[in-house]
Amino acid sequence: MMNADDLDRKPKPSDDDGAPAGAAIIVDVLAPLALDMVWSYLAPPELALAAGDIVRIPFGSREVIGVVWAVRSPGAIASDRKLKTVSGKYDAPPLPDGLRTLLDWIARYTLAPRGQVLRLALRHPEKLPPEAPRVAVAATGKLPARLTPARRRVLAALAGHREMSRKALAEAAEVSLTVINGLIDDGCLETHVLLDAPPLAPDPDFAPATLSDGQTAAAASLRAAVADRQFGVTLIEGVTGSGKTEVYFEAIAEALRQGWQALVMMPEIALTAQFLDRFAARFGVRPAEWHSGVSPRQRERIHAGVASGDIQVVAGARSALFLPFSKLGLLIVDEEHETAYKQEDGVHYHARDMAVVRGRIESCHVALASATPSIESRVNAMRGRYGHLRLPERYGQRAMPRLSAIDLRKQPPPKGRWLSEPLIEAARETLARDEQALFYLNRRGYAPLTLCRSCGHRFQCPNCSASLVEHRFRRALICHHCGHTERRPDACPACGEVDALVPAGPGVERLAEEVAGLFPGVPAITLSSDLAGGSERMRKELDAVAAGEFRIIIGTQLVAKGHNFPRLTLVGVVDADVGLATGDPRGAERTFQMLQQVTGRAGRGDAPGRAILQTHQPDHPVMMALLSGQSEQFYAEEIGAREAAGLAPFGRLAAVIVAGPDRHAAETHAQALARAAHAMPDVSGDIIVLGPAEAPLAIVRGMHRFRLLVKCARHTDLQGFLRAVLAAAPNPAARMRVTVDVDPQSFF
Ligand SMILES: Nc1ncnc2c1ncn2[C@@H]1O[C@H](COP(=O)(O)OP(=O)(O)OP(=O)(O)O)[C@@H](O)[C@H]1O
Ligand SMILES: [Zn+2]
Repeated sequence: MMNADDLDRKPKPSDDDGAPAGAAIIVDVLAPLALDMVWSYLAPPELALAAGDIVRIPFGSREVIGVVWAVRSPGAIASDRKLKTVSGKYDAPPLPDGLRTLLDWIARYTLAPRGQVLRLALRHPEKLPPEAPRVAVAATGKLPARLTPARRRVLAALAGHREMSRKALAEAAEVSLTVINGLIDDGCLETHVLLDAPPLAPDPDFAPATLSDGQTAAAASLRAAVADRQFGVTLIEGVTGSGKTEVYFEAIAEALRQGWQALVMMPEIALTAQFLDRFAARFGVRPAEWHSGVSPRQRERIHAGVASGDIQVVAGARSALFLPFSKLGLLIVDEEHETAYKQEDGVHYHARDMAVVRGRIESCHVALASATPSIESRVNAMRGRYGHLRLPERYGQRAMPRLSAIDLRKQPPPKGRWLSEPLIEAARETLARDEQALFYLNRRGYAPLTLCRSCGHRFQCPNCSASLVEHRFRRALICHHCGHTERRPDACPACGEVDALVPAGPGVERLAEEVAGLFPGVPAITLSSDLAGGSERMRKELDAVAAGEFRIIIGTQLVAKGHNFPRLTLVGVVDADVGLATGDPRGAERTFQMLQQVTGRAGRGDAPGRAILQTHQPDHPVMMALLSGQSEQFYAEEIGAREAAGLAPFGRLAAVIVAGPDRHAAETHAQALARAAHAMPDVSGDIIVLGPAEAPLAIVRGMHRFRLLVKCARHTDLQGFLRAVLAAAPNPAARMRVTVDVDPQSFF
């Protein structure tokens, strides 16, 4: 939480009643520090500062970057001579009004300090060295005196081009830059600086798809909503493979025709690869791509292009929501139910919900797409707050996959193995037909637990209350919470017994071993976020899978959703029960969504697909709903249960998490917060404070954690209550952290 230690030595926080009598304009600047307030500075008139400008300000003994949040009544004159002066303005696109409003909104909603929220949107322009000019070369017409084969290739590669960058030419001619430089020295090539051409514009009429009747109707309704240029939200609910993407492409086309920008948000980078190609096939060029893997230089270009309007469509991860769009006319949140949209550290915000907020601020339409909508969006659609477009069938007469279950109680795999006989048989049949099979297991590594056979010792993370996961490829034991890594020893550290350590339970690496034994010689690939080589490599492998290069895919949730693998006809879910027994109130919803998504990868091409769930609880409502295809019933029951329990979206929930290096101190502080909460005059009488309780993940990174839950009705001012409680409670001791998580997704 906010730490107001030595504020006195820093500039004076602004208040709005300041008025005339001096020389310069006063601006209020927000700095990306974990503080809530803006600071007043004098602005030299020659800087001509406007709200949103990015500036340098003296702050304490240093200089920091900041954003002009407000310019005091134009022409207002400084009375306070003690104000410091803005040191300079960056040559970077300003933060537009809509974006600043969004950041203020998020700070109020999440209770995160405004300066911390600002970090989501602020780039540091000063960090990049000036860009080296790229050199283009063109032929002069003069032939070299000595025409080597390499030089001949260069001239041939250049033929038909007015100019090329040196690098591109070297690559095309398969020569080193030295060869090209030699030709320049000899006067056979001339050089000039290659100018950055504006990015090519996507063409709304480049190659429209022929839509099915259902898609046509949905697209028409969405296009009308976009053209309306009013805030509104539509939930596009279509079964896996129904062609939701094609439908929202038409909405993007409409935005483009109107001259507006569109943002498509995706939960994972791995998903964007195929999307970019599909987009290019439809609109002629790729959209700009935004995620953590984009280079700083490219980020700078996208920032500038989005601000100027030169870039019209961006596809990106949740952080793309904070780009300085100048004329945003459409927001799309694909796979809107995904948990990856919730940021769980720093500012705890949900990117889908904040996309809806940005849509309201920008007065534009927001489309949420999913085969398995979140309960929240489903309820909003049912109540008429959101439009609801449904695509109940797959595109092109393709059938939904046939689902069946294997009861692991009756047909367990042999000890130490994870695939039961009927699933192995199904895979054999699939391979015999030259089709692909996917084994899905959402566990990275080799084994989730390592035990000593002799004394029962378990390998625990020294910093977290979690077991170390064995990663055999990396020859290490790794904590999935803090990243702590240690070598797997030969002897048990507790009893000293040698060669007594055994893996317990499966991870994808171990499953891969079993698969290799069962299907020797069949090309198989294991895909999880551990894949060396990062997102580039992941793209290549996913493309290879789509092209049919591998026959068996072993994968975590990374391959479970969004992808189109035309030859994949069998999905085997190795452990369908994983998410059900965790005590997570959203466990049923998550399991339902995940299983629906992963089984939805089967049969998307010409051949029909099937999916097999290995489960110990074939009678569980989630399994029954999946197997019978009765998702309506599942939603009805889950919504009923949420309503009865007063959970979102019927009630509001916030978690307050106290974490500290000392268990007793953390607990004591959590109790003090609970006392402060109980002592509040409870405005609406419906606020319930639960806890504190030790968090299920009691220790993370050496911090002991306690949780409080605050529950109230939908229209109660939950944030106001929380703010009052935090203000009334004693200040947390040094190194203790109090985190507020409004609308928590995770309860660990
Ligand atoms: N109108 C169309 N014309 C041609 N192909 C189409 C059309 N609609 C959908 N398809 C094809 O059908 C497949 C599924 O479409 P898409 O990926 O858009 O489905 P989706 O609803 O997003 O599925 P999921 O929820 O599983 O991601 C894709 O290969 C897509 O190219
Ligand atoms: Zn750990």
